[in-house]
Amino acid sequence: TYYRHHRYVPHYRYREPAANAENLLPDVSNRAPEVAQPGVPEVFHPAPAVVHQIPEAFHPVPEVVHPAPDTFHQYQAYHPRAHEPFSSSPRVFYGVMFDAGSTGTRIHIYKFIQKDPVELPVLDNEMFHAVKPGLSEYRNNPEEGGNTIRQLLKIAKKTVPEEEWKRTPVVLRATAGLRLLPVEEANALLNEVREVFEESPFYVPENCVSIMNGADEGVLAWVTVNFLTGHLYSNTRRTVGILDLGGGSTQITFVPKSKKTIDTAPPTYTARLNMFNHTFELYTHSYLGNGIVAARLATFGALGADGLDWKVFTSSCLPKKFRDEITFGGNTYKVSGIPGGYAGYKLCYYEVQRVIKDLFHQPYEVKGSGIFYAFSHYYERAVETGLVGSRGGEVEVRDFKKKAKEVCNKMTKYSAINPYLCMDMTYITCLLKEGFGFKESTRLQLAKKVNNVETSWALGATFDFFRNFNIH
Ligand SMILES: O=c1ccn([C@@H]2O[C@H](COP(=O)(O)OP(=O)(O)O)[C@@H](O)[C@H]2O)c(=O)[nH]1
Repeated sequence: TYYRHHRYVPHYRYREPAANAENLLPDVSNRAPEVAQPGVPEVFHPAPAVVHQIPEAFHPVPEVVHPAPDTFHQYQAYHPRAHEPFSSSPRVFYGVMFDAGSTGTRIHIYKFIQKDPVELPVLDNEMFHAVKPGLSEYRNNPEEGGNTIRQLLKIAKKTVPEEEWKRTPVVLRATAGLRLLPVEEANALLNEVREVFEESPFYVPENCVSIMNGADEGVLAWVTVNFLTGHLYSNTRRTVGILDLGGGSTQITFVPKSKKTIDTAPPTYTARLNMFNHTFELYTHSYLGNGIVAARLATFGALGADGLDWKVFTSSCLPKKFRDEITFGGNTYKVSGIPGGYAGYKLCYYEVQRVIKDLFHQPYEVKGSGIFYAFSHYYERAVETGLVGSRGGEVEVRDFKKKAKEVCNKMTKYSAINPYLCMDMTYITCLLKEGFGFKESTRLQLAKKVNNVETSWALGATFDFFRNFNIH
């Protein structure tokens, strides 16, 4: 759990959005992103170096210029005072997005500034806070799960000025954790969240609480990253791919250079979205059950097993004498290394291979010259193993492999940091190479934040809430 609050910076500190929005955005020709150091208490941050200009598609004023389905509802949520005469002072508005993940629940509070009705609003800053465990761990006690949302709403109340509460939408989207639960249990949790929202002073839109589908999860993370890196404004239409590794699922999304990639992909592995008066055609897929925690359990052969009370699942990916209990999806699994047995990279690789085998579609083209932004558990494991510093950085797929070997063969040293490092690094190596089919030389940009904003689907989902991208 960590807590960050970006300093409130008065409006005049911000650069004027220029006619050429590209000038406002960083030069992102694959350089290392500016990511904040996780865990470092943030006291004062300098004003963001860039103003995040919201894509044209969100322009709230000339509604007819950007017609989108369901615009009336969204328009109201986005610009609730549209009927009032426009004052000369900049208008500030907020959006609150909850990410109900399998391993934790997070709140993102975005502050936007609308300078005047004909200019695009800009993303001013984000307040982020996370709690553990995820909602799915409360499958037998939804009320208790609702309390985690209540706790996070307190932060929203502290962050959003009181006069803005009633027009600030609160939205929760759940991912793999709830997707993996029986539908009645997931619904009981979602209903509880809706009730908690209703008793809050915020604007509670229809469809404010739902399970997001995997395709949207990948596409919206792609929107976030390409927005924050400035690629959505680029005339070159060059974009970056994304790799997201959650606890329960993993996503890959990119714009293929070759039409054959789309033509040869299974129909559910492609998506279109409309933004900037432009249709992006994406290759995207979410593999449910291939997030890092679900993959650990699959490596043990523990997923779906019975006799959880007495069985101990073993693996050569763990230090020989290590014993633990893993709680995931409301079940607890006893696991251990192989006492007196073998441990190490090769054996571990054989084990994790079983989790990947035949499950993955390898896109015709994942190689190219493009770069992939990899975040969530890719970033976390890379930092823990010292592959990159906490500010992130660029690595190649082969660096994950090299590090995995080192970690597994020096198990004692690295298990002090995280006893699952050998298993996780080996899984990541296998996922990248044999799952997605990346070359060893594929470049990965590891990041937690870009320009001080979390790299997650949450920002893309907030944009999608305000202006429907019509992802299909
Ligand atoms: O804004 C965010 C959202 C997620 N995460 C991290 O990304 C991982 C995502 O895991 P999650 O439980 O959401 O996975 P899912 O349920 O989507 O598979 C976790 O380690 C989070 O701490 C993060 O750092 N910032």
